[in-house]
This record gives sequence, structure tokens and C-alpha cells, in this order.
Amino acid sequence: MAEIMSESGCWQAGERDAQTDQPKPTLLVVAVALIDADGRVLIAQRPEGKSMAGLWEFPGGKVDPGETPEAALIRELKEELDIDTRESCLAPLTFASHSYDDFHLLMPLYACRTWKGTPHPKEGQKLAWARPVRLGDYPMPPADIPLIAMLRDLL
Ligand SMILES: Nc1nc2c([nH]c(=O)n2[C@H]2C[C@H](O)[C@@H](COP(=O)(O)OP(=O)(O)OP(=O)(O)O)O2)c(=O)[nH]1
Repeated sequence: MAEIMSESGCWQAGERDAQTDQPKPTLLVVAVALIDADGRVLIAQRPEGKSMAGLWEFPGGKVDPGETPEAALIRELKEELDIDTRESCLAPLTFASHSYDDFHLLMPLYACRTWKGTPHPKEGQKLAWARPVRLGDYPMPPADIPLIAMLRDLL
């Protein structure tokens, strides 16, 4: 029987077969869309000296060995923004899966509408509250680009 295959845009994109790529570590990074009462999302600008400096990203960071993604996010929000939230306030939303040169990024993105405190940049980063439809105005890391459209649809 003939194989039926629809040639959609994803098929035509023609990326390399993941099996034949050089092996690289998968890095688990957790991130969050903090959403305020007006439906705006908090993004932070990566400071000078870091990889991808100047690009805007969702708050979060690497998950330490033995740490759950939720615990990592609660820790990162305290360290980066000096706000407190809890696991029951974190709702899984979507994820990014993207190959950078040196590692493959796997990044669950949570939504959070409830926290204590006012986000303050503790690591020198600039912060911005952006409406989901305006997120595309901010240059973001390549891994985040598909998330912009997803947030527009989901929020
Ligand atoms: N927090 C966060 N990280 C992101 C996003 N998009 C994206 O590609 N990343 C990447 C950037 C980093 O390589 C990694 C997050 O690492 P990190 O935040 O814990 O560490 P870092 O800033 O010190 O990064 P690095 O200098 O070690 O690369 O994930 C995003 O939206 N939020």
C-alpha cells in the first residue's frame, strides 16, 4: 500500500534528522510567564556578559540535579526577581525544545498569576511587561520564538 504523507510546512522545513546530529547534552531550563491583572507578561533582558546578552527572555533558569522544575522556578523567581510563589500557583503551559550549537534546550514554560512581592531586577536585568500580542516586538532567543505565537493563542 502506498504510504500516505501530507507535505505540510513542517515536512518541507527540511531540518537535519535528529538521529544524525552530533550528540549534545540536553539542558533542562524552566521558565515562567508571569501574568499580571491586565494580562501582560513579564520578560527580562539578558544582561551584558551573559550568552545572548540583550535578548528578552522569560524569567527562570537551569534546573539543578535532583531539583523539580517547580522548585527550581520558585528558587529562580526569588533569586532573580525577589518574589515568592508556590507550586500550586504554577500551571504548565507549553514548552520549548531547541538545539543550540552546544546543547539542546528543553524548557517547560509555566503560567503564574499569583505571587507575593513586586518583581525587582536583582541581577541587573531590565524588565518589561508586554501584552502577548506585543511579545514579537522584543528580540528573544531562538528557542522562544515559537512560544510567542503559543502565548498569543493560549493567554
Ligand atoms: N530563563 C530563560 N532561559 C532561556 C530562555 N530562552 C532560552 O533560550 N534560554 C536559555 C538561555 C540560557 O542558555 C539558558 C538559561 O540558563 P540560565 O539563565 O540558568 O543561565 P545563564 O543566564 O547564566 O546562562 P548562560 O550564561 O550559562 O548561558 O536557557 C528563556 O526564555 N528564559
